[in-house]
Amino acid sequence: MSKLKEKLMLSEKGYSDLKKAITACTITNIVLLLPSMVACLLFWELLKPFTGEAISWDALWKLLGLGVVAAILVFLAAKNDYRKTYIASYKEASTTRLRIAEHLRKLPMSFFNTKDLSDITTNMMADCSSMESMLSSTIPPLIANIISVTLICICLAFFDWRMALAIFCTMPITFLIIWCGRKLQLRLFDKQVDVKLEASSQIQEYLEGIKIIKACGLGGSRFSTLDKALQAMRKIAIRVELASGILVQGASLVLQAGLGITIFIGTVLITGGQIELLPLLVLFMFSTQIYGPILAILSQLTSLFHLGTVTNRMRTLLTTPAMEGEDKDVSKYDIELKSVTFGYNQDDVIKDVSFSIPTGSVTALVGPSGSGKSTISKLIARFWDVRKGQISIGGMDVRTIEPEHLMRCMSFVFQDVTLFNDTVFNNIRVGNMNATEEQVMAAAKAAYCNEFIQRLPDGYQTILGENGSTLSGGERQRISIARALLKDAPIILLDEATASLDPENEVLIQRAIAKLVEGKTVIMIAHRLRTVVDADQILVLDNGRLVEHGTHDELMKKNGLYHKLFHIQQESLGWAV
Ligand SMILES: Nc1ncnc2c1ncn2[C@@H]1O[C@H](COP(=O)(O)OP(=O)(O)OP(=O)(O)O)[C@@H](O)[C@H]1O
Repeated sequence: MSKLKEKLMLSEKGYSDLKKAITACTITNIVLLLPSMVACLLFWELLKPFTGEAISWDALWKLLGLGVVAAILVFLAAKNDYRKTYIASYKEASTTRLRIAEHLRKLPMSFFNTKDLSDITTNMMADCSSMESMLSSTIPPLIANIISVTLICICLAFFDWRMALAIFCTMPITFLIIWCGRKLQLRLFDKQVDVKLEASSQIQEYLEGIKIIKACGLGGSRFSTLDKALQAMRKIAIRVELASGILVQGASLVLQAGLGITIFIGTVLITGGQIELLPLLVLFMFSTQIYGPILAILSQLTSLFHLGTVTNRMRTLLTTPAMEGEDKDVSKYDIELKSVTFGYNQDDVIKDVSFSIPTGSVTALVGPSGSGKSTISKLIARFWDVRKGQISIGGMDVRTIEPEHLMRCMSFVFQDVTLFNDTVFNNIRVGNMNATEEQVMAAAKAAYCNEFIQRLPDGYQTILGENGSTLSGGERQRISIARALLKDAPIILLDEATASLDPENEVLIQRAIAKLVEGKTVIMIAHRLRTVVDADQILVLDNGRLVEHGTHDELMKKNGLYHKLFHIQQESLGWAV
């Protein structure tokens, strides 16, 4: 049983609930035998005239009473069984989904680099649902059926071992058939999981790219790719059903051949005078009922074979090591990079970079596209851990600080702002979940959001829709600045937020940023060099290396890459289309 706990990755509560569910199912199965036993006894009583005995009406009334009691017991047992299996399994699946969500939060970004979003969604939804149905409709009934069939087998053996042998003689062959088909089923099921993943990733891509599909007239070709993925899903689903159908039906045929053997042995025994007619008829009646639970075991076993495929993916996710660190509070905010090297894959994109950023200063990261500016800011925030070298904040290696503690001292303003499908108010409060209404409003005003929020249908209570699709680029960025203002973190990471905005929005955002960075340690990634001329230091990156650093004036005098980039941009400012 504890192996099952490990295999299903159950919580302590889930494991104890599973044991209770198995007990409840077993009780239901045993109680369910009562009506059959009453029916057999009734049958026996009604057949008495054929053996020259008289029917006892007293016994018939008693059996009727027993039947009513059996029906009540069946109802109570089934109710208890439902509560213990279904409700407990829904609770456990929801606990597992939360466990996955909680764990995902702690994983390094490198994990998301290698995993498809639809894969993780499948983990959280489909795999947890499969686990839910294993916990409710497969494992407890399977174990309960095994227990009750064994009990019946023992009772029958006491009653007449020869007939018991006849009833169960085909059972080993049926299990052998299911066991031999296991490999084929597993192979098909693994394939089905891959095909389903491919289809869900195609659907996601189709929906996400719907704008581009319309704009570029890609409807036909994209649709046929999606169509192929869905057709593949249909084909494999039919093959999986066909394989398990053939196996279970084949096994069930063999099993029910036992009925013929039972009748044959019964006839032999009665003609040899070795069994009475009434017990024989009752045994015949019982044997027709015993195959039901055995058939249920067969189909539950085939579902159980898939358990590995379902749980292996969940296990991979839940056992991926989280980023570790101590709950240290950062109290000094100077940043230092010592010989830092890093790569997302095998190739290094940051190569032996060293620099330091004093507390309260403004540092600009500049350089050609792909030179590694964003990567450096993400390494400082410990979205990834460095490959070689060290990054420290306030003298502490960031790898020794628990990521959520580290995040408390940093605010981000990125170009791609993520907004949640929630109210504007709650979207701003993301910056500080303990902020009061007044503080949220004050941050919104300081970030020049108040005016456009008041124009929304329900003001601060307007729901923004998925990823704030109803707001303009400038409005989204001002909300992200309001969040950062509310967080009031001592270190600010800015990915040039005004890169693609109209002049009016740009002025508002520059003013909001000016308020945000007052007295803070600021690292800004700048694409337009005229925005960094006042920075305390400018770090120039090229192909992952730090090639120049200094103030604007110093770098202009050096006549190097910065000087060249600055002049190219100045010239382009004069261009007109
Ligand atoms: N998640 C990722 N996985 C793999 N490679 C990545 C990833 N993010 C960035 N890179 C690669 O790392 C290199 C540096 O990228 P980075 O985004 O840091 O450059 P950047 O200077 O900020 O570029 P830009 O100015 O265009 O935003 C690039 O070659 C890029 O293709």
